[in-house]
Amino acid sequence: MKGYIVLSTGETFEGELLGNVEQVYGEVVFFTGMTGYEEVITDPSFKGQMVVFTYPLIGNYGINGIDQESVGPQASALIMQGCRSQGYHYEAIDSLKEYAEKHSLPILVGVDTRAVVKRIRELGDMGAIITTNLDSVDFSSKQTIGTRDLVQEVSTTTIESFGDGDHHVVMVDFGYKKSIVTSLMKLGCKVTVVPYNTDELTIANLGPDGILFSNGPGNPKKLLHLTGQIKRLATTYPTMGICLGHQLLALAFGGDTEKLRFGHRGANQPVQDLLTKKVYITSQNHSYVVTDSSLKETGFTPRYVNINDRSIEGMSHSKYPITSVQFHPEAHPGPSDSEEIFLHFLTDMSSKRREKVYA
Ligand SMILES: NC(=O)CC[C@H](N)C(=O)O
Repeated sequence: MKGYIVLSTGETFEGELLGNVEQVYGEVVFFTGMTGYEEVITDPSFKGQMVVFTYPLIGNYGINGIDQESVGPQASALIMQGCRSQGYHYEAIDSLKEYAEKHSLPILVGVDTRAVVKRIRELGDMGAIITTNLDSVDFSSKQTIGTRDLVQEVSTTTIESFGDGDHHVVMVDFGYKKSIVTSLMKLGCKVTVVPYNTDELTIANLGPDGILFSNGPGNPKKLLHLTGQIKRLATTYPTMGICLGHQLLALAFGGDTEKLRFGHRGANQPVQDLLTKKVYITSQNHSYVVTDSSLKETGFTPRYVNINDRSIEGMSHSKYPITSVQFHPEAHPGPSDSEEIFLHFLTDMSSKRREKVYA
């Protein structure tokens, strides 16, 4: 069926709509990786977002079920140039089209994605509506992404443990990716995932060796009510923050965050470790960044920086053993060369430094 994406500026782009959905609202963002659509669709950080793929050929290796980052689709819709009808891979269990139909995931195909992305780059990530009926488009009556409690929509409601390694990590779940658990288990950790609003006493009673604040969707400032507890936990246990978790750590210590005009979403964002000068090619998915000048009184200093736009990609703390990264060391999708950053957290969980700080 013919479908359209209407940007909040009123500009309209045409395509064919798959997924048995007539209309959907979301924030339109773009992803620059050539592969990794299965991980993108199922990454809870994309909740409420409509993802434009800049690579023109999507779906060519199908859906295998193994690369899902959560239980099912999280993105509101996908926009692409070409979508293959069949998945040409021995592990494929569905084509992307079949998957979209099964899960009522709207995919707008045949779109001039280059034109859409150029508009996003000029004007920024913005609200948009995908529809089969242009007469029904009404931005005023839509529930905007800003009013939704996206973290509550994706966070677990139960406490669950994975693995039985020596280091016990309690991961506060703002919308975690499965690959974070996999990376930590590979390094010998037991991971207990807890709902994002779990109180600190419950967390303490789990006996953590370290706390991980996970990635997740939306504006970090929607969670300001949790920053007191986040700071207490981060000054009590060795801590790691990934993406939203990193932004929340900055806010908890008195720093600030701001929205980029258009986010970093892709698998080839170059990041430099300012300490070792090493450059990692990283996997990213975020709209917000920590504001450099806001860190002065926080005890944090930038440790990693984005080579393209010099934005902060990670911090270290002068007193507390905190590993905080804006990018995704667990990768999926994308290169895993920065996976070694989990080792900083592991070292903190077992090191003398920890004993000195908390003595
Ligand atoms: N992947 C993430 O955790 C994203 C963090 C936050 N929602 C942002 O867009 O900046």
